[in-house]
Formats: sequence, structure tokens, C-alpha cells
Amino acid sequence: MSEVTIENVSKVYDDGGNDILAVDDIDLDIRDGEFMTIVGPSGSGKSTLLRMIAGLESITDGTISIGDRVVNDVSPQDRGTAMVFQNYALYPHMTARKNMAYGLKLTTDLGKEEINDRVEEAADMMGISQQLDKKPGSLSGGQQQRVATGRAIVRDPEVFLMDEPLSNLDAKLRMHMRTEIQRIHEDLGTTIIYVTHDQEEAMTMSDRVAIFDMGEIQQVGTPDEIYNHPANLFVADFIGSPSMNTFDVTFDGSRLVGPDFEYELSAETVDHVTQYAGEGDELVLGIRPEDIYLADGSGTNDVSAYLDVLEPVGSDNYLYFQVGDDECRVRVPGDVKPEENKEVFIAFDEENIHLFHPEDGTNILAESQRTAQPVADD
Ligand SMILES: Nc1ncnc2c1ncn2[C@@H]1O[C@H](COP(=O)(O)OP(=O)(O)OP(=O)(O)O)[C@@H](O)[C@H]1O
Repeated sequence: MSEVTIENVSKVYDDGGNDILAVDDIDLDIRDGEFMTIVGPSGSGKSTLLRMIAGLESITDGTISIGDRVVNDVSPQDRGTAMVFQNYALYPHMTARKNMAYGLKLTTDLGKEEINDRVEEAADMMGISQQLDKKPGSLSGGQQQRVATGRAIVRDPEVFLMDEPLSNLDAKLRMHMRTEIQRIHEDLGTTIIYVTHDQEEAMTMSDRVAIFDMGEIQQVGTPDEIYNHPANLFVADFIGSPSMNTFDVTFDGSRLVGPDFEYELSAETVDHVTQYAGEGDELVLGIRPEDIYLADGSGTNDVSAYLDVLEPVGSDNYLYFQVGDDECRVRVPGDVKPEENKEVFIAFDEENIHLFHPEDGTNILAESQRTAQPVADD
């Protein structure tokens, strides 16, 4: 069952007489109990969509349903949602306890004791029982974040809406809070819609990810689907660190011919590619840095590359190569340390390559090769 259904939803802002299309005819189903992350660059429309679900922003077109109820005209407090904001939005003059209780006091007829019980239970869950009688000004950023999340938990919503809730925390705390939020999701089983611009956060926390760009959804899928089968160049580039390498190549009927290499394709892949590209057509070849390895030059598809720089990053080494005039990033385990300023060979397996249409950016291998579906015969 879908918990939140977004159908043909658009948002146009009137910015001093100029129409700004922030969300462009979006369809998205979020399942009951799902952790769905909306990720994309700044200005892509993520917060606008979340705020429309919360009822904090009007919907220009389309419908949003929560459960089986269309909520377009339902007030924010009656939607069964609770929002956690980036800046926490705590009342500075109230203690953590009062901040957490306030929404319930206003919107329910629960008694004082019941409200206090719920606050203490949520505080216990968030590990802030000792901080309940302090005001936000005397709490650390991490503790304020916990109060804000606790306040949402107290409301026992059908859906949590989280708008970049960790972006004001330092890196270490952010990592810690990621696991805390995942734990809360597991314990409560409540649907979470989580907005972030941080692809790593999206890929590590979510059941599914919706990738936004310019008000449109580029792909919806599990982290694994998005990483291994990016629907287009935008998704391929946005997800992964360092980002995917791309090379302009020409398909010559059996090989991909790059500026300084030739890559022989298997008969099966040639069959598939010929459905999309003819001999002499240009394509964009994509390979993730972690899918490239060092080779000895004896393989048909080994590529000669010049190693400019080796950069140790944690337990890995990042290698920066020149392949012809193109730059190529490679991520290898820390014990692989080729000499800098030397010509070596690199290689990548066909099962790891991506091929994109140069104009619309679609991944022509995404649907077939990796999912091992037979090529349609019509
Ligand atoms: N109140 C508003 N009035 C006019 N334009 C707005 C308003 N709010 C957002 N926009 C515009 O709508 C577009 C989408 O903004 P939105 O805040 O939803 O993006 P976002 O992906 O959440 O970005 P960020 O990660 O920077 O918060 C942007 O072009 C933004 O400038």
C-alpha cells in the first residue's frame, strides 16, 4: 500500500511577476513504512515537494494523498505528518520538554500526564532525558537536533518529513545521527520522507531514493539500482564518489573507439547496442572509478594511461590518469601504489561499463545487460 501518493504534482512560484517552475509534473509513490530519500542539487525542488506534502506550501497542480485521503486542502496539523527542519525550529524561550510537548498540547486533547509520558519516552529514545529541562540555547547542535526529532516522534505521525535534518552538524556527529535516524525508523516502522543534497546520506540510509534535477525526477530506485543501473548521465554523475568517468566514443559496429583506446564488445552487447546506435554513431562511455583496475597490457581491451597523481584517501588510493586528452579517476585499495608520472595499463570489465546516448543522456545498457534480460525480438 502506498502511504503517500504524489500524482502529477507541479509547483509554480510567482517571483515578482516571474513564474518559477520549481516542481514539474511529478509522480511518486512512497510505500507504507518506507524510508524514501529525495536527493538532488540545490534548487532542484526537493524542499518544495516536501513542504507541499507537509501542507506548508500550496500545490499548483496535481494531488497528494496520505493513506487513502487526498490532503491538498487539509491543514498541516491534520495531515498526520511531523516535520524535522534543517534549523530545528525550536522555540528558544521554552525548555526541551516544552518544545516537545507544545504541538501535542495545541493539536490534541491529551492530558498533561499522557503528554509528559510521551515526551519522556521520546527523550529516552533520543538519549536526551538529561537535557529535558534545558532551553535550546544551552544545548549543543546535536542535542537540539535530537530535541527536534524527539518532538516529531512525540506526535506519533503516519509520516515523518525531514528536510536536511543533519546538515548543520559536524561530519562526525552527522555520521552518528544517520545511524540514529535509521534506528528510529526500524524501531517505529513509520514512513520517512527525507530530503538531502548529500548523495552519500541518501545511499546509506534509504530503502529507495528519488533523484531530482530541475524540478523533475530523474530516477527512483533502491541505492543498488541507482548505483549499478543509473538511468542517465545526470544520475551516473551525481551518485558515486569520485564521480563516474566519461569518454566520448564512436561505435564502429563491434568496438567502442575512444580518443586513445579501442574497446572490443561481446557479440551480445553489440546486438544490444545496435538497437540504439548505428556504425559511426557517437556515444558516451561511463566507468566508475572503482570499476577500473591496473593491468599488464596483454588484454585486448587494456588501455594505456599516464598516471599523474596518486592520492591516499582513507583506506583507498585515488589515481588520476591521463587517457589521451581525457582525465580518468581510479579508486584502488591502499596497497595498490603504482609509480607516479609513468605510463601503465588500466582495464575495466564489460559488465561494468555504461553507455549513454550523447543527446538525451539515457543509459542504453541500463535496462538489458545488467539485468540479463534477453534483447527483445520484434
Ligand atoms: N518562496 C519562493 N518563492 C519563489 N521561488 C522559490 C521559493 N522557494 C523556492 N523557490 C525556487 O524554487 C526552486 C526550487 O527550490 P527548492 O528550495 O525547493 O529547492 P531545493 O532542491 O530544496 O534546494 P536546496 O537544497 O538549496 O534547499 C528554486 O529555483 C528556488 O529558487
